[in-house]
Amino acid sequence: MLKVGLVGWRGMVGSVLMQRMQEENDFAHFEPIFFSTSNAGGKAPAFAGNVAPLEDANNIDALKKMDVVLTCQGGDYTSAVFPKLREAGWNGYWIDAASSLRMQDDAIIILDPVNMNVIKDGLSKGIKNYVGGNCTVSLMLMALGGLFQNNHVEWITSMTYQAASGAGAQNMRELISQMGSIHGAVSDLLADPASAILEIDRKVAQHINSDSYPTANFGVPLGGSLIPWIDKDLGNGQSKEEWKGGAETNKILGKPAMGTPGCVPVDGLCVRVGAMRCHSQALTIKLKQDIPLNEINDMLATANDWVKVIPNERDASMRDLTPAAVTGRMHVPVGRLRKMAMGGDYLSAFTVGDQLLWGAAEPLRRMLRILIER
Ligand SMILES: NC(=O)C1=CN([C@@H]2O[C@H](COP(=O)(O)OP(=O)(O)OC[C@H]3O[C@@H](n4cnc5c(N)ncnc54)[C@H](OP(=O)(O)O)[C@@H]3O)[C@@H](O)[C@H]2O)C=CC1
Ligand SMILES: N[C@@H](CC(=O)OP(=O)(O)O)C(=O)O
Repeated sequence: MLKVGLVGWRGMVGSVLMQRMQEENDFAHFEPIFFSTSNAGGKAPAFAGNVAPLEDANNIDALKKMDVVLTCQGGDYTSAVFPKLREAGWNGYWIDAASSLRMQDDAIIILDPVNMNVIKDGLSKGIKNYVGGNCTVSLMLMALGGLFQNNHVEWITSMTYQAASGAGAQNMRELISQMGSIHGAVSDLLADPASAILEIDRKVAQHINSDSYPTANFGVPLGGSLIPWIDKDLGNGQSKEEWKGGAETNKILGKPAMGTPGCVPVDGLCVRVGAMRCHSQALTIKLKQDIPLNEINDMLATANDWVKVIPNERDASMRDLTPAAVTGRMHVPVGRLRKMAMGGDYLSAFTVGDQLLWGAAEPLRRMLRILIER
């Protein structure tokens, strides 16, 4: 059995991964060794069976004994430990949720329902580093896999509505605190059916912009507002989250790099909204040719086992195509499919996905199974 070192298993992404591994009985197929950056020698979690105490996640000698290291600990950990481990001669497989290694030549971005061919090619070439993609990119590709498989996409713009979870656990808590504090600021007026809505609105606006509104993590209000910037400022008008759309999509699909001949241009605007853990995106897709909508629906629906085409109707869209409906679920709905006013080769789409499942934990879990089943 492969010896698998698990790092970052108690964080938010790691906890979702552990939950999925239990649901899929993964622990029966490898020997888990749990690591910690803060509690070496402590008790390992009980769910994986009778396991040894926690190992020190910064101990290169302990990590070197692993066939596979799977980490959800974050980019700082990867940057600090991964080079040392490789320099120490370790030749095992490194599976990672963090973005640090994604664009390196010796790393594959993993999303097997979309790029199993790229993963298999990497394995046969002896590549040892397998990194989960950016959540928004992975969810877009899970939804639109059918159009890419059939090589119908000329370019895409994506306008995103990204959940608080993408910023981390503390940010999710802050969003809830913000919502609660808005309610608290006007609860007396809300309780009075005769109160004036403009008075409520004035008080809410004042509260959101006051020092008593909790913004320590986001820096600005999210509840009752939105944040039209995610990740670093690249200095050219684009955010790093927006850059990932083009860079990672092309790498995942095994296409030429974004900006070079043969790539599929992907660009757009990334926005944080007050959803908890589902990212949504509105897409404009330029097709290479005018394809009938029923053919597009079939192509999308049959591309993988998780995509679900939602009829472009009011009730179905409002019921099935929302963060509230999709949270904690494995399926990735795509809907609002229609040809746009610009012409038959312009397609609109809207998709929603749980960014902690397909957006983070699931591709890692499945990569481990691919290694186990080789
Ligand atoms: N959040 C997201 O949407 C996505 C995140 N990622 C990547 O995954 C990395 C980890 O993200 P995320 O899971 O959100 O990070 P967390 O902050 O939830 O967890 C990271 C680590 O923090 C330590 N920790 C300290 N205090 C606590 C606590 N109270 N509860 C749980 N863990 C604690 C744990 O390490 P220890 O046990 O060693 O103390 C844990 O493994 C990110 O840095 C990013 O690179 C990737 C895709 C999406
Ligand atoms: N940046 C994403 C979450 C994330 O962790 O992305 P990445 O894995 O590319 O750093 C978001 O804020 O929604």
